[in-house]
Amino acid sequence: MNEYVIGVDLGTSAVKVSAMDRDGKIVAQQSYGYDLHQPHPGYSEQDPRDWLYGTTIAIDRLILRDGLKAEEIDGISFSGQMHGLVLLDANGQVLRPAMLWNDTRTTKQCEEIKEKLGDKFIEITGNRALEGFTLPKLLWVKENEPEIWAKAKSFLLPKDYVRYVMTDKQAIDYSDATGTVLFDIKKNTWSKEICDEFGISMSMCPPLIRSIDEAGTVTDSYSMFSGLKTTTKVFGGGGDNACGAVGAGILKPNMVMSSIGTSGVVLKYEPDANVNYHGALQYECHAIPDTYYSMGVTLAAGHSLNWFKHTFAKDEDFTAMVNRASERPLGANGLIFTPYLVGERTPYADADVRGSFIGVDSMQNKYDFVRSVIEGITFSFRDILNIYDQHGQDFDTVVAIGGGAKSEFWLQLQANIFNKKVVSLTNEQGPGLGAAMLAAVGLGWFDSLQDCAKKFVHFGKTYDPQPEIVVKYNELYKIYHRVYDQTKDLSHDIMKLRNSWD
Ligand SMILES: Nc1ncnc2c1ncn2[C@@H]1O[C@H](COP(=O)(O)OP(=O)(O)O)[C@@H](O)[C@H]1O
Ligand SMILES: O=C(CO)[C@@H](O)[C@H](O)COP(=O)(O)O
Repeated sequence: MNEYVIGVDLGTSAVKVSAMDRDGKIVAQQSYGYDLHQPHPGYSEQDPRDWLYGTTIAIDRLILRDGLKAEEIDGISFSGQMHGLVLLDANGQVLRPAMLWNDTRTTKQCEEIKEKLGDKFIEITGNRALEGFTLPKLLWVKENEPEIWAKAKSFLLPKDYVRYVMTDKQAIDYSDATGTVLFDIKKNTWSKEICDEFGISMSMCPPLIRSIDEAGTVTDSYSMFSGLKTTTKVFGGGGDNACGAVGAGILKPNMVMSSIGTSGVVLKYEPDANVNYHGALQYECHAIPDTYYSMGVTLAAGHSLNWFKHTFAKDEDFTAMVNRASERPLGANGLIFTPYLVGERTPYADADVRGSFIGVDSMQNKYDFVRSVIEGITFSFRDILNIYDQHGQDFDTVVAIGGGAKSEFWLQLQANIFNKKVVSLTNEQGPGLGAAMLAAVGLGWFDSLQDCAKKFVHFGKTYDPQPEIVVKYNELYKIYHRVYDQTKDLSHDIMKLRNSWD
């Protein structure tokens, strides 16, 4: 009999499920897309039931279309978009649409947190209070939707909600718990001090589990709904960046990961909780037990390209559009794009800044615009790499994952803009692969994630920086880097005006 694990990658644009065998071979993959709702500036929501249906349909297709036998699926685990607030009532029913990681309506609540706890907040949580995180979202609901707050009995993060429906057990894993900023990173538990300070009952915080821990088995009702067997074990899983790092083999400090998904991430493995970036970078528990990672986040990385395609090139596919952009000259005929479409997180924690195209010229065509979007996103990663430089952190290899890593042109561009060696995976599904690895280790197929990585993680092509192009991008980056300071006041004034018209 065959034995498989399934990694569920609950992304922002779609859920992707990958079935893997004991040799780390991907035997089948399916995905299912869902919508993002942005009813007002700064709002970003999804319906948790869309995640559930999407995941169930994708798993169903593994069984019905790809011929996977349900009894051969030994374990399932998850990688989930982080921070999103799923609020539940006493019966475990969803009370309102989930407020996502890129929802930035909570600036007021973040300011209150800073005023009340100042640097102590960073000491406890390892992070600044930023709009995308879960605690400010809880406070927003408490303040703005008191009738919903009165019914709220617990909260979960996106992948934990799907796991809860599968197993009927509520839990949050440590890697995602840090991203709530209700978690004490040194004591490794929910922070009573923060809960007390902000009037959040500790009973709202679900039990904590490790990413490789068994959270339960598939319930009878989910088995009927999905076609899975009740013998399939369900493991904790982790935040998508922790899982991406596991799937990308970022298991030691000399490597970093770059991820171009809806968001963009530069992530570094950290062996303990003591490195202090003073909140300039996020600090999170890893999915590898008792280790950590730091990261900087571009809120709209793939999202910027997706927005451009959706708005101006709807009928083209990504590959064709990006290939045509690669034929345009370096620097897109003088066009520079900043990717602040939904505000920004790193290095500028600014919910109200918005993106710009600088240098629009009548000799540019649509593909210059696509090229400048791709270059601008990659420059924003360089802004994050600068923070690591400033803290004396050195590394030689960047492992690239996410939808953006499907493009060879973009991989080479990353090497040239970062001036580092960039390595791809043979399959760009880093987070899904990481999730499957958590199930494989949870089942006892391997003693550790490091052992599992030897079988499951396969590096692909290496892209070396090209010195003459590096020099040109260095010059262009210097101009890119000035755009934020020179446009932020304009952005803020426009935002004020929009809000006054709303
Ligand atoms: N062929 C491609 N070439 C370059 N970029 C791509 C390609 N396909 C998708 N992308 C980018 O990847 C993004 C989706 O990445 P993904 O990792 O699947 O996101 P998420 O996990 O947030 O759902 C798209 O929004 C798009 O910007
Ligand atoms: O907010 C963060 C990390 O802090 C994001 O990275 C989300 O976790 C979304 O991930 P993708 O859907 O882009 O993979």
